[in-house]
Amino acid sequence: MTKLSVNINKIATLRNSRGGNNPDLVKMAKDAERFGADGITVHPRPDERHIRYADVRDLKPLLSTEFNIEGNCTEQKFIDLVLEVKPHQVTLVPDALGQLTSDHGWDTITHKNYLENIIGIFKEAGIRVSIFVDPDERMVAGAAATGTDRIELYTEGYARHYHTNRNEAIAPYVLAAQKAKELGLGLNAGHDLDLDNLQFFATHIPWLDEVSIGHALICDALYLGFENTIQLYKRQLERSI
Ligand SMILES: CC(=O)[C@@H](O)[C@H](O)COP(=O)(O)O
Ligand SMILES: NCC(=O)COP(=O)(O)O
Repeated sequence: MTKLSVNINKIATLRNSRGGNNPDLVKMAKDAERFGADGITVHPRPDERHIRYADVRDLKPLLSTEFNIEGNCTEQKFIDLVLEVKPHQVTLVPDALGQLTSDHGWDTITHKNYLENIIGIFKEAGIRVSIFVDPDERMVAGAAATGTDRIELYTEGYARHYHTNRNEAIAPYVLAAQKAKELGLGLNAGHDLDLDNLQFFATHIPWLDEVSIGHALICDALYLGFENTIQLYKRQLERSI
């Protein structure tokens, strides 16, 4: 079954808004695991506006599920952090400095040499590597040539068009996912997945290894409670089998 990795960036954003330690990020990460999350995702950014580098160090020894660190590997600070913490997975995202949130995948053809080199460094350290890509078969083929273990399909486009025409919205993702499967790449997906659009996505791509979900899940938890929300997301993935 597709694994659910809960992205806890937004919990850190809330904590940082007042200083102090409320909500307690580490406790909430451990509670997320207790409530059924299969993994925890963090996406530290250079300005540390949500997850701080220190949070990443604090979390690693306390987590019992898969730890996924996402971020911009052109920052040496990010590379050093990942190599020090050694998560189960690193997801390389081509963010620009100061970007509000991730908004595009890698051009895996233009940046092939760079990616090949950096992926080799993380793999040498025993860390599984995933790279963030748009649903474009050419970019998936380019990703396979870099030596990455997995790709993460950037799902904002799917989420945006889901309510207009969900069959059209998912079509490029199915093609990209089929290409990934054909080339032996593991497959993750994320960005703006939610309780409405998740099941349809996972049903159409049943070989999906993992989804990472943060913004919508934390918003839902305000109404539905954290434990209940995680269970509801898990149920969407179970129903898609
Ligand atoms: C790669 C990706 O889509 C997510 O990691 C997203 O960037 C989450 O970051 P924010 O919580 O800062 O939007
Ligand atoms: N990799 C995507 C992620 O971690 C969460 O994205 P979002 O659900 O906050 O849009």
